Amino acid sequence: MCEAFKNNYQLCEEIGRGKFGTISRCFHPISGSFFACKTIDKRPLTDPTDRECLENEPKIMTLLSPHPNIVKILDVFENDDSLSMVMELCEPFTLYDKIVQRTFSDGEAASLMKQLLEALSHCHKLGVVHRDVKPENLLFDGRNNLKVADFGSAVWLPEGRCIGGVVGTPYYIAPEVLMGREYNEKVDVWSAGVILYIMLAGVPPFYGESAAEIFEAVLRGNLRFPTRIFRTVSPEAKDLLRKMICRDVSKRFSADQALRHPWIQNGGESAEE
Ligand SMILES: Nc1ncnc2c1ncn2[C@@H]1O[C@H](COP(=O)(O)OP(=O)(O)OP(=O)(O)O)[C@@H](O)[C@H]1O
Repeated sequence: MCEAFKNNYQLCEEIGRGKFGTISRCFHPISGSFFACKTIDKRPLTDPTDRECLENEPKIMTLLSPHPNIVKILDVFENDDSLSMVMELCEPFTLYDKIVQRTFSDGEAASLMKQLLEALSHCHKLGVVHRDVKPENLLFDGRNNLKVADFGSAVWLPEGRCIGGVVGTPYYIAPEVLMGREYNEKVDVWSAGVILYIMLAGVPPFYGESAAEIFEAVLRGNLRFPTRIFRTVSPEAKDLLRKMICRDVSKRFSADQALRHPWIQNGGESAEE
């Protein structure tokens, strides 16, 4: 941990752990406020791609801050051994904790999806692709506002450019990523569509017992709305799902198009209601 960090903050208890980082609560005596601090030990990271992601995360978060639906970064401290990012402190649960408990009404799902799409639209306008949009990376502040976190896999793509490389999490990964093709920011819209499906149905659209089976299901890409599960879901919600979880990237909605969809605009209410 850098001396400069210790001069400004007091490290408190651990609140989360990821592949590379440890997230702790920290106290800033000057402001009397608590923040979250993600600390990454750089020493075991010998792979150049891992190193690059590590360097990118604070840069990308700084580029995106401030946005009401993206975790704000406030300070970065770095030395040869470690990197520490001080961020706004979110609640101790993620969207994952909520979706394993229950399904969401159209209204609740539309409100959360709108916030996620606002964040993605902001990222995509600035050329940032998150590449790991999943419920575990969606946090909440004390007012229940959704906050996109973990830009550890994000990349900056100049306008109109594509990128390669398999990055993402099985249930949420877009088929073009799995096929090893070049891809663009629309991979985030696919993942957001999968999240919307799970919020409404309580089950993922592409299921398998192992990562390999999930990948096969994603590649087959048969989007189904079983009547038993989707009985209570509006046709407008299904229409948006088809446009977000669309295999043809050129036809798949952008985050902005999804934001303009009537289901999002009407807060999950059907037009005739
Ligand atoms: N700003 C924050 N406020 C509160 N909790 C947080 C914050 N950031 C992260 N966490 C907690 O720490 C966990 C891990 O954070 P994060 O996903 O950023 O770490 P990571 O090392 O990048 O993980 P991954 O293995 O997914 O790449 C989150 O799921 C969350 O529970």
